[in-house]
Amino acid sequence: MAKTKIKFRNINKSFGNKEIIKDLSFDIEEGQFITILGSSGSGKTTTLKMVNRLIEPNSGQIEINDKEIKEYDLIELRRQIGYVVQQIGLFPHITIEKNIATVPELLGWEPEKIKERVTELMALIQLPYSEYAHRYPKQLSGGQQQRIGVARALAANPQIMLLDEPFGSVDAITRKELQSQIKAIHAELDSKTFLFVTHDINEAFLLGDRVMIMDKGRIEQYDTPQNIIKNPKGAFVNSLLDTVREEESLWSELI
Ligand SMILES: Nc1ncnc2c1ncn2[C@@H]1O[C@H](COP(=O)(O)OP(=O)(O)OP(=O)(O)O)[C@@H](O)[C@H]1O
Repeated sequence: MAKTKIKFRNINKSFGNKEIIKDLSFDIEEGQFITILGSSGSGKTTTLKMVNRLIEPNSGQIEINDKEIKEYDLIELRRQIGYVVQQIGLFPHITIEKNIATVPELLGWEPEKIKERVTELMALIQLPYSEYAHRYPKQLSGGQQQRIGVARALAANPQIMLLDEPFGSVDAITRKELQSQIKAIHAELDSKTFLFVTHDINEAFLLGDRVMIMDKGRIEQYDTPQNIIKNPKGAFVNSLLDTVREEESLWSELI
């Protein structure tokens, strides 16, 4: 039986007197690619940031590997978790190689081991070491920088990857390429659990083994893309699927 990697139990989170996350409970199995889909302000980022304790819930429990995250040393916890956001945040004054090597260097890895790891990751994201390692971030396109952000997050071999709208700021064609790459990267890596936030329904359904659809701080449906399409639950999920159907009919009208 698959192992539960991340468990949320009755999580509540308010900012001031505004309740943002309401009694949220779910399980994520090890090795799955989970997409979190929802409208703006539905609590997707807040949910993600509670996994690596950038945000603390007001009540409830979060477990990783059956242990409450509060019981881990914070540095030890974050070492197990890679984090990629839309504003990549590469360091502009150091090379791509150094950017990817940031965490391994902090961890005191041997230089040879670091170079080996950087080379391996650059091959994985299809930006070969020989061509790109010694460039600076501004010498790369936005999409390439985003891939470096993914490699940097993977550098210390985390078990969990949190990706918050990582492709939000790139053009549609690059976005498509990045989507197929991230799926391939996940498939190549053994049993890594990915949580990927997006408000793009096509992206969520294309990438997710399971899609978690959120509205107003609650889960509306959490299932495989196939099951959601076959059996959408509730008004919000139906209205999301309608937007795709409307786009399809617009296209067919135009042809
Ligand atoms: N630090 C904070 N202080 C106060 N309010 C916050 C804070 N962080 C988030 N919020 C509020 O919580 C709500 C949910 O925010 P969150 O970023 O989780 O939404 P989201 O679903 O990721 O939205 P988006 O797709 O727009 O990024 C929003 O109304 C936001 O304004």
